[in-house]
Amino acid sequence: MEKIRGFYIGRFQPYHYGHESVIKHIAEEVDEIVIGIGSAQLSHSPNNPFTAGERVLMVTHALEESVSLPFYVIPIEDIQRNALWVSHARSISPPFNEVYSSNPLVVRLFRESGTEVISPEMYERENYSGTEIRRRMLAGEDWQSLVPPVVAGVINETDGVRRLHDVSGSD
Ligand SMILES: Nc1ncnc2c1ncn2[C@@H]1O[C@H](COP(=O)(O)OP(=O)(O)OP(=O)(O)O)[C@@H](O)[C@H]1O
Ligand SMILES: NC(=O)c1ccc[n+]([C@@H]2O[C@H](COP(=O)(O)O)[C@@H](O)[C@H]2O)c1
Repeated sequence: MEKIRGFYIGRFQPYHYGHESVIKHIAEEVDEIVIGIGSAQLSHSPNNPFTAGERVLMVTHALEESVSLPFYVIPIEDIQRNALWVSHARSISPPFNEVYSSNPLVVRLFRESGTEVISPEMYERENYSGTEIRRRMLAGEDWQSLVPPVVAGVINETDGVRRLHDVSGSD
């Protein structure tokens, strides 16, 4: 029988427990998971401090601990033409049948291409968002409790909080 592969795309700047709640939901519905690391070309900026490679490590280590299904982590660069983006993403990803996203543009582009899209519930969005985690990093507040320990490990190994300060022009 054909395997059902679910595709979940995000920037993961950084990966957090909100993402993990979505992944656990996806894992109940599919045979394999494809994670797209979006905006792979971006790093070293206030909204996108981490490189694609660092985000691959965060997601891979986090899923090794939380998911027992096969999964694939694929960096995907942005392109200038939204109308071609679905083909672009499909061209570098393992084949997938279902998409999981709450991003309105992603939802529209995939639905227009005839792909089934599921938008999972938000999990405590006021705390579990990349924006809030980066704010806390800059403010010197607790951010570690919002991400799996292995993700905090990747960020600390690469001195990620210091980098975020540097690229944000703060100290
Ligand atoms: N707390 C959450 N619960 C459920 N889904 C979430 C949560 N936070 C983000 N998502 C979803 O995960 C996907 C990837 O999100 P993304 O990597 O941009 O994280 P983000 O926290 O929204 O980041 P940022 O605040 O930097 O924009 C999107 O579909 C987004 O809606
Ligand atoms: N034209 C494009 O390159 C295009 C279109 C739609 C989504 N995307 C990317 O998909 C990702 C969506 O993730 P978020 O839901 O985290 O915003 C982002 O990295 C976004 O840049 C890119």
